[in-house]
Amino acid sequence: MIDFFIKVKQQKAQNLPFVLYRKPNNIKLIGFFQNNDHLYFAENFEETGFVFAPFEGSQMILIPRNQSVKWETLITSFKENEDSDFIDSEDIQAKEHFESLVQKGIDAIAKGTLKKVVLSRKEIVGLSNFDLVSIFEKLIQNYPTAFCYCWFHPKIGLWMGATPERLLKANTNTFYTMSLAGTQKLQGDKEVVWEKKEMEEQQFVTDFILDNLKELTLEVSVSSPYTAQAGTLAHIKTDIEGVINDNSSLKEVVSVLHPTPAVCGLPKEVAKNFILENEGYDREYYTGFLGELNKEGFNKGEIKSDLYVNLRCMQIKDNQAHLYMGCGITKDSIPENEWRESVNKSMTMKKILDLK
Ligand SMILES: C=C(O[C@H]1C=CC=C(C(=O)O)[C@@H]1O)C(=O)O
Repeated sequence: MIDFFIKVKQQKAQNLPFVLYRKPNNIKLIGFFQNNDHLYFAENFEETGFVFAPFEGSQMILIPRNQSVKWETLITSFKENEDSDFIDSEDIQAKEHFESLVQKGIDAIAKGTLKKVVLSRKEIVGLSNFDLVSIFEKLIQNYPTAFCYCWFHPKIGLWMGATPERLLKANTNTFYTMSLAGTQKLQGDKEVVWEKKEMEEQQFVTDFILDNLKELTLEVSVSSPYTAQAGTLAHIKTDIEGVINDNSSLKEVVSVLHPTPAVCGLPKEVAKNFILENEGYDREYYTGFLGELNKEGFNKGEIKSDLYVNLRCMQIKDNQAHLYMGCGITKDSIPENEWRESVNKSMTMKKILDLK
């Protein structure tokens, strides 16, 4: 692990692109270190490497497998989780601004143009010092069930996150995806009970995925919704798996799924336009997706992709962290509760940072 992090520090000092990641419930830490600073793009989903795609637009950045070296190490040191219950001072202006955005969303839903829209905000916090390696170590220690990553490109910037949402796992022609929505803060051992609003919001996501994958897939099986833990939060989750038709491509499946109603809304295009017109900031790579593209499996001829939605993430810029968080809005949303939910989501990153 020490050598691995020395390699990370050298790569960063040389200003060369890299990605470090650890999959959910896994002790393997993987790094792709690009050997030049070129900005490569994945164009047709037939490339091999690590992809990093924005919420909007089609420019998916690729760290190509054949232009990088891959390192792997096992996470051997497990520190005790420092469960610092971070208390934040409330930014009244940001609260009012977000609540009025949520109200706009509720009004649009009441008019019938939308069924669900995911509205988000960005918060900038000052860092007292930022040591990439120690923050990333804290990230992987604190969120063992998340996909944890640190991605850097000198022409784009530095992003980190611990996401609970898988977009798609594909092994040659089989696929797995999930429907994730509804959020509440875990309170010790207290049983998690879901309200109708959250159950309905999550069902929208499941229905959307099933309806839209129908043409491209077969033998689809669906689990019952269940409670899944993500750090100190709980969500409702449904597992969906099946087979991709012989005449359908990975590109088609991803373009149906992204952006899911867990990060965009329904109907997809109306919700996306509402977000672009009303959120008032650029999401960039937040709610985009990232992960392994067309990796060769152990068995001959096996090709695997494993993509995640970029949630509970931040961008580090000039000694500041830009944190991103959003909430699914439906007709029953209450603006103040959505604000509180966004504050809870911001804690995922705040807990691991040394804040000013
Ligand atoms: C958009 C986010 O979360 C999504 C995923 C799970 C639960 C969500 C919710 O309860 O609103 C969101 O749809 C975010 O964390 O920024």
